Amino acid sequence: MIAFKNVSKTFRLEKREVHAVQNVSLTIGEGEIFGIIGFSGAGKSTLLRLVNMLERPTEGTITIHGTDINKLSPKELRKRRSNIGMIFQNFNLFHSRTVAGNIAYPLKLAGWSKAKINDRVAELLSFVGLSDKAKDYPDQLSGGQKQRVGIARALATSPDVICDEATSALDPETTADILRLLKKVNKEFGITVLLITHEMHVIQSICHRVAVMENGRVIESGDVFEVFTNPQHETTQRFIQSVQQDLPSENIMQEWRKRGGKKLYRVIFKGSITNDSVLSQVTQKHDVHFNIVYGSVQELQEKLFGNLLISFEGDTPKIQATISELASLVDIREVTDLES
Ligand SMILES: Nc1ncnc2c1ncn2[C@@H]1O[C@H](COP(=O)(O)OP(=O)(O)OP(=O)(O)O)[C@@H](O)[C@H]1O
Repeated sequence: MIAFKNVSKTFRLEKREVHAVQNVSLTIGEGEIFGIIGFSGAGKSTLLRLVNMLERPTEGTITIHGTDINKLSPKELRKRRSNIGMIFQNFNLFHSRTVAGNIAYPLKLAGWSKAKINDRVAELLSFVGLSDKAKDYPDQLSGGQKQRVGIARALATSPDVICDEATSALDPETTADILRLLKKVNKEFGITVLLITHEMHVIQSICHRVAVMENGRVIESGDVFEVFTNPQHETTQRFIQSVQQDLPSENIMQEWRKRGGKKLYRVIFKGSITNDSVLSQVTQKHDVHFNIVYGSVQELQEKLFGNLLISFEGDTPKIQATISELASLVDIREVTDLES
């Protein structure tokens, strides 16, 4: 478990102070994939550097597996650091070492015997699907393969893994591939993964919990399903919109208005109710018709999440009765932000 309690990090420059991390309290549970998302400059990298002990907090405490890391001696700190596997955005491989040599490196530092190192490297190469590349050099590999080496190296001695924008240098298909591999790392070995990203789809595809950072602070955090389906903060909403496209384009809306478009309502279904025919049952009961204008149903953390824009046709009192009844079953609200 990794716990931050009221952690702040201030960089003191010649003429000013930078409050890179401000009063952050977070708990990352054993065996979970925890994502930290934020725009550039939000403080994500600094938070990561505090976990791998490359920076010391100005205030507050960070506990890893019950040990307050501020209280460690330099020697203990080095040992602890070797227990945290780091996966880098730009891979950070030794170009003069082979793939096997890169993976063996942390094991050598940890004093493992040659025989044990060979076995472990073979096991890790097989896990990341690169057994045939053991003798190749990093420059002979694709970006995705390099990141697989990075993941194998991070796993070599580590009970915890942290990732610094692990997929931001990769194309979408390779990104999906690496995210699947990280998920497998977490599932098969129960390894805790802490990752930072500025891409919401990374959070959406593999994280269990998420914290959103802005100006050094955590502005929102929680279970990914909850945060996605009920974002509280405007910045969180912006991140979610980047993967959800819950608003049609202005052209579509103009067309809709031109054709005498009615009032629009956003209806949000969460979990099992998504499978029920709630909309058709309630509208039929009140003798109202509905029209789905835009929307999607997605899977998030193995649960369904529907986000639809609909309009109603029928007598106004009947529409009101329909909306009232729907409001007791799902989230429904009139959409005003699209109206000209
Ligand atoms: N060593 C440092 N000295 C001074 N200021 C720093 C230092 N490291 C980071 N900062 C500042 O702290 C703030 C947070 O930076 P940080 O790199 O943690 O953000 P980030 O969310 O990781 O951004 P990015 O996504 O661009 O990497 C920024 O204003 C940055 O300029």
